[in-house]
Amino acid sequence: MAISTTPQTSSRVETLRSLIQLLVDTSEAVIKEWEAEEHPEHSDVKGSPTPSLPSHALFEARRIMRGACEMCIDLVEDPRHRIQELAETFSLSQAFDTTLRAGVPDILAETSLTTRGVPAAELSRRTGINEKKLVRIMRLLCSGGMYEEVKDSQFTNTHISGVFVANAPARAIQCIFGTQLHVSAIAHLPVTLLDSKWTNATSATEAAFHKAQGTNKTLWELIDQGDDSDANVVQMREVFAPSMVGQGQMGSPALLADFPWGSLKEATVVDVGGGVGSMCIDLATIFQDLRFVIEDLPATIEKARIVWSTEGTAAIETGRVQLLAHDFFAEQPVKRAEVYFLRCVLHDWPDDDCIKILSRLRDAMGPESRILVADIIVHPPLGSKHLTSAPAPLPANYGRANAFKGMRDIAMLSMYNGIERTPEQLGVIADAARLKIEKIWECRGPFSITELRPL
Ligand SMILES: C[S@@+](CC[C@H](N)C(=O)[O-])C[C@H]1O[C@@H](n2cnc3c(N)ncnc32)[C@H](O)[C@@H]1O
Repeated sequence: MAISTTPQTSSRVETLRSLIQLLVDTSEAVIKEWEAEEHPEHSDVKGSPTPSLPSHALFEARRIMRGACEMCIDLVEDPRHRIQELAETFSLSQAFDTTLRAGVPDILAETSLTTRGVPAAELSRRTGINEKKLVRIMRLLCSGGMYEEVKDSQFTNTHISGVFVANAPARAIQCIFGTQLHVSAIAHLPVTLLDSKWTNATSATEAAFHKAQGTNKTLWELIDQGDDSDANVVQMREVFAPSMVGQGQMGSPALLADFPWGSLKEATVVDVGGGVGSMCIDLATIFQDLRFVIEDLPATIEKARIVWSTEGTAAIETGRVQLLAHDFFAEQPVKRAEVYFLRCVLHDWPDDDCIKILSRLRDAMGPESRILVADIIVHPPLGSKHLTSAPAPLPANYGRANAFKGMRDIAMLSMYNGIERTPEQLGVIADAARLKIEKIWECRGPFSITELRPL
């Protein structure tokens, strides 16, 4: 028989009332922001420096609202229905992946200009997906807010699917999580964690990905030197670099606005494991005095040359941007740079490897050098002294507003035995590499910047 863990009625009532009050208060803050956006000339609300970024007040109101809405649902919903829905969200992500690959957002955007909604028959003709099956997929996604059914079996984009219209980089980062290599790694997580040998493995070559693929190579080794006859490897090699441009656009515009890059003046930023340098493209455009060295494995640097030949030929010709094939486990060739920047790098690696990567940078640092780590910072439910806490009765980490961070953490675990770290976990690896956390620059999004200085 199931044990009842339902809280006391008086405590539930109090929690529900407090949550509703939070929703009332934050909706007023959101309305004020919307009105300010409409009439910027009459507003005392300070706008955002980057158009795609919310103001600080709107960002805060959104995350409180999201946490409070979901906590209300948890409180009032039948738990048997709630758990089934949560446990089966995999169907939602696969359904969305199907429509992205089929180009549904672009088709809806083209055709909805003239008609109100695209009939399923037309969508089926354009995508090649069986009409009746497509209607079921679209209806599930309508329940998730991704599309809208405006007439019987006629669909339009919403502002959510609208993000993907004519936006190849955004599609690329979403599609990465639907590739065979990713999906099979996550699907193998239960058998990996329940296997008495694999569960204790900490190496970057003994994760669920390796159990699924039967390989002892990291994804990076496969991308850099893997078998050209393996279609899954070839697909990943093609899509990974553009996906990182998409990751920048989707997850981290705040990294540009919420760290004082301008104060660095003519500093050299070494983008370690920088991919094609998508962060540097944005930084170089906004902060004209900064100089850049983008380092990555040879195959990725070759891709970077192609990207920079269209994005920044002049910067390459003048030497303001240098592209360098470099293995970050080897001695760092650029000494005493003002900034060593790592975006979405440490989360790919277990602690021992991160300590090696950071130690190579520590050896190269001068007295004015700093390391900036741009990764998702996991906020523990009981809070962290480094991070802003949510108002009660939300847990300190804003509850479900932070769920995405945990999902990415599990993706990193499945692929690499990697980890999205809490500030405290980052502090441990920093200490082992003779570094300390100077400051966490909390940014308006899932990613933040942690500044490390020599101990
Ligand atoms: C998740 S991507 C992040 C790319 C980039 N920092 C960004 O945010 O767009 C991780 C990068 O680390 C690079 N990488 C993996 N192993 C490496 C190594 N041993 N030395 C240098 N780069 C490496 C990969 O090629 C990949 O470009």
